[in-house]
Amino acid sequence: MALQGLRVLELAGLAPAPLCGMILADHGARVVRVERPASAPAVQGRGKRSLALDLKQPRGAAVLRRLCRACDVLIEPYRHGVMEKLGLGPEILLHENPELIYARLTGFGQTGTYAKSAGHDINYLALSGVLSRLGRKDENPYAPLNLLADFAGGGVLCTMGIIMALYERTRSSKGQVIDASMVEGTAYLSSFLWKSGILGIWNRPRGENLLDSGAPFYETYKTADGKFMAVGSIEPQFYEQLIKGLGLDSSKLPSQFSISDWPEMKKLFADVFSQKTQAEWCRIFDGTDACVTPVLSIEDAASHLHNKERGSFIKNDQEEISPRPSPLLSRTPATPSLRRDPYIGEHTEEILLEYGFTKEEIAKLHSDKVIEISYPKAKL
Ligand SMILES: C[C@H](CCC[C@H](C)C(=O)SCCNC(=O)CCNC(=O)[C@H](O)C(C)(C)COP(=O)(O)OP(=O)(O)OC[C@H]1O[C@@H](n2cnc3c(N)ncnc32)[C@H](O)[C@@H]1OP(=O)(O)O)[C@H]1CC[C@H]2[C@@H]3[C@H](O)C[C@@H]4C[C@H](O)CC[C@]4(C)[C@H]3C[C@H](O)[C@]12C
Repeated sequence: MALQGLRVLELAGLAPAPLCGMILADHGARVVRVERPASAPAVQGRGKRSLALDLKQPRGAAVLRRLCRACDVLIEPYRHGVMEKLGLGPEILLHENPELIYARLTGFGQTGTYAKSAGHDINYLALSGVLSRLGRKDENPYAPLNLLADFAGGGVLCTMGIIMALYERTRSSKGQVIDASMVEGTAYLSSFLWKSGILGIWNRPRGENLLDSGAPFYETYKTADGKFMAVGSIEPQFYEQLIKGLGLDSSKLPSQFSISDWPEMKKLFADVFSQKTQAEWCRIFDGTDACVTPVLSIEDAASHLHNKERGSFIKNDQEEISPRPSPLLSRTPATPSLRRDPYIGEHTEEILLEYGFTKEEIAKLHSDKVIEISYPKAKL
């Protein structure tokens, strides 16, 4: 795999950092998740090993420093200043390992008025300006779960920063600090909002534009069985196929881009879609260029024919279904672990031995509660 053997330490965070670590693990990196002893079980732990280490104890911080001297990437998900307080700031760790990629994944970044403030996805999305464009006409802006800031602008862009720094290191043999701010990451991936002004597709109030639920041909519609169809027939040649599939006569309808007629067109489309089940609409639109697809539930997506044909979802040894890594690399594809996520501290001993700690050192750290060792529950 592309990242085979890369050594990564992921300090336990809430959502963005675990995704970053999982992407690296899926592509072959040896990711160690450093957890607070007796903390809540993590999610997105696929392919990782768990080390339970109390960083608040000086000897715990010393253990992490020693691990960082022998690893390629450190991912830290805490607000600005926490690592410095622990004596684990970039100056120290990069001095001891000049090749270290020190990724700092935060909401507001390492500087600025909010740098030390708590926050969550919705706060970062709001500060980026993007949240102001999300939501239907006459409704409050709404955050699409915690996908845009936490994961897209946070976990994914931080991963991209790590890969770029690793690539640069092949030339310079030097590491560096990555300041991954979710506010900036969200804005950056949404550059289209800023750079598409000349297209005139955002110049109306929220919820009245082409792509923000204003247009009848870029919308979801309820079907007779209470499910939904997604319509994205933007181009005239695709729109014509939508009209045909709906059994309407375009010569008797307003022009597609007659914005003042969009509300009425929406009502007409909603009425037509409500007359058939989702399966019936799929039989009409599947295989056409009408850009009409079923809105699949999280549970149903894995079993949809197209997704099954591509193996887009995988099942682990606990029968848990989750998305397969993407994108697919032709020669060195990711082969994600199908084992369950690790228990907290499940691999503490194994990891410390691997990084050169002696059994006596480990026993002392354990008896002094600097580390926690937990063994998988035996299967009865
Ligand atoms: C599933 C829910 C989360 C959904 C995603 C959510 C929508 C997000 O947006 S996540 C993104 C959050 N933001 C960031 O990641 C940006 C950067 N990080 C931060 O800004 C902050 O970390 C923070 C604001 C997220 C949290 O601030 P906090 O003060 O808690 O922490 P920090 O200031 O960063 O300092 C860390 C301190 O921890 C010490 N530390 C770290 N590692 C160790 C270690 N190994 N050993 C010892 N000590 C360690 C470090 O020294 C710092 O100490 P100091 O503060 O003294 O300096 C989930 C959201 C909420 C969850 C629920 C909640 O937590 C309550 C329950 C808890 C229970 O345990 C489990 C069930 C919960 C219901 C829990 C369930 C889910 O996880 C949540 C709902």
